[in-house]
Amino acid sequence: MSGGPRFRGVRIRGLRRRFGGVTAVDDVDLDVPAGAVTALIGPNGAGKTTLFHCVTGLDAADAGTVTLAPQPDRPAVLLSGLPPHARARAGVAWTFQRIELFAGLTVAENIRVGAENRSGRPLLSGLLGLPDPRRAAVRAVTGAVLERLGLTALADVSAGSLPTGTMRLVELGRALAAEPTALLLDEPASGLDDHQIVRLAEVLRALAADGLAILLVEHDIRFVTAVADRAYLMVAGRVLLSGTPDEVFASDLAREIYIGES
Ligand SMILES: Nc1ncnc2c1ncn2[C@@H]1O[C@H](COP(=O)(O)OP(=O)(O)OP(=O)(O)O)[C@@H](O)[C@H]1O
Repeated sequence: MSGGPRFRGVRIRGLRRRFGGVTAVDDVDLDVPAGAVTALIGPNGAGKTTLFHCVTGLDAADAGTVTLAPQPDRPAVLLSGLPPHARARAGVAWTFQRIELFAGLTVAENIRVGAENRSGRPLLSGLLGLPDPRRAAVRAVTGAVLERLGLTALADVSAGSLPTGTMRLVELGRALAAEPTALLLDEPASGLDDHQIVRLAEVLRALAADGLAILLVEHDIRFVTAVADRAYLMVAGRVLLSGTPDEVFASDLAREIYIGES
């Protein structure tokens, strides 16, 4: 039996989440493969953020499964039922719509927090610079992430003093420093100018090319078209269409939803 290459990435099956009478996520199947950027699009209230939170563990699904599987050297992990920190440990990293940086720390220190979280090293001892065998590894990862995102020159700048677009990059850096298998981004292009959007798209394309599984929830049509390999259109809790961004945005349904927005 050949069966082809095994799926790697996040696999969502039969996901459902109800809030009282509202079914925010209604029996959704969705694959977020390694090596690609997957976009989840749809109108306000479609259920995108709820789905996102059911993958991170910040919300609990009523039914269905979320699996992270399989890295060559690691067995598949059933994420459903695990708390967020355990999902992070398993290899999922995410950023939120609202920027949540440590404003009083420098860019490098913020990114280091991500690396410390992953290595399991106590945060405080890390920030105080106490001896730790994992310290060199944390420093190396921090340096590599700064470099990758073009933030090296800003390493010692206070994060709170940065413009929004740069803060979003630092947040991305903090997520990447955990060396995730899957990266989930909730509206990463919001608040960015055109130049920053192009740059972010380039960075995400490069990360996907390196094998990361990327899922983004996004409203910006140009950004989705530039960055995503596949788009899923969600309406009223259900995925109604999927395909390349061009295919999905060209559909009658998407044109109806996004009319006047492009
Ligand atoms: N904690 C909650 N309690 C009750 N209803 C909720 C809760 N969270 C979301 N909902 C409802 O679930 C539905 C989906 O909301 P959700 O925020 O997931 O949509 P969305 O696609 O992310 O929208 P947006 O693009 O505006 O962020 C909406 O009807 C919303 O009112």
